[in-house]
Amino acid sequence: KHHGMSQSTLTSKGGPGSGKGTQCEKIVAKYGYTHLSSGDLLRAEVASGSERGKQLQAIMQKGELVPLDTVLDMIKDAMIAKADVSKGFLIDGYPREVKQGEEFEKKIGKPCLLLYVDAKAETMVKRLLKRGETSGRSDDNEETIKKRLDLYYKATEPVIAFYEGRGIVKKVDSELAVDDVFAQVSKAIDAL
Ligand SMILES: Cc1cn([C@H]2C[C@H](O)[C@@H](COP(=O)(O)OP(=O)(O)OP(=O)(O)O)O2)c(=O)[nH]c1=O
Ligand SMILES: Nc1nc2c(ncn2[C@@H]2O[C@H](COP(=O)(O)OP(=O)(O)O)[C@@H](O)[C@H]2O)c(=O)[nH]1
Ligand SMILES: [Mg+2]
Repeated sequence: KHHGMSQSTLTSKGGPGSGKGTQCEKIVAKYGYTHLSSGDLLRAEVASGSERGKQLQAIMQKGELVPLDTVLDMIKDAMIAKADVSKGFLIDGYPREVKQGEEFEKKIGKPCLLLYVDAKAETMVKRLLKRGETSGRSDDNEETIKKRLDLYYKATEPVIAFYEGRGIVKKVDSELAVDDVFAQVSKAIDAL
């Protein structure tokens, strides 16, 4: 714990299109946490047109993961910028790999809750293809979705097992309607 922020840090995990972003928005509205979406931070860097943004864009378009230090530094900067005014942080879709989680704990702190937003692969694909009709995201296409799913099962799912050992994982069934998923989410947060 280096910034006094660890006690109130929540994270969400789950495959691409499982509904992390959707649930995080609702958590912010109800509980007032500061939402940090690492994906959004990365996309903002891409949109800035910087040299680094161009490199990130190429990686994300392939469905691969950007170097873990890049993401960690972005999250850390965003947390420091809001540390005084925030009652807590909600970090969306992070960490993506066990090593990234270990680095986060060394530099920032331990999360107190990991929301595991669980949906079937076919559900996620369906949602992402639908989202792709309007999202403008270069990674919401059939080919990249397949790679993201493979990478999710290979690199990201082990992160959940890592935190299960800590007893902070709360799994919610994301096959339901958004509000029914949120009822499960609220229960988990109220129990903190
Ligand atoms: C959080 C994170 C994202 N990324 C990349 C992977 C994705 O291409 C991109 C967008 O991330 P997200 O915005 O988290 O994408 P998402 O909400 O659709 O979730 P998912 O990828 O599970 O669908 O950022 C990393 O490379 N490292 C990270 O630590
Ligand atoms: N039916 C249904 N659709 C959802 C639910 N959550 C998200 N979606 C839709 O699925 C797509 C992906 O959701 P998003 O929150 O972006 O997922 P993320 O990739 O995990 O951040 C969006 O277009 C949502 O509208 C849910 O609980 N039920
Ligand atoms: Mg998202």
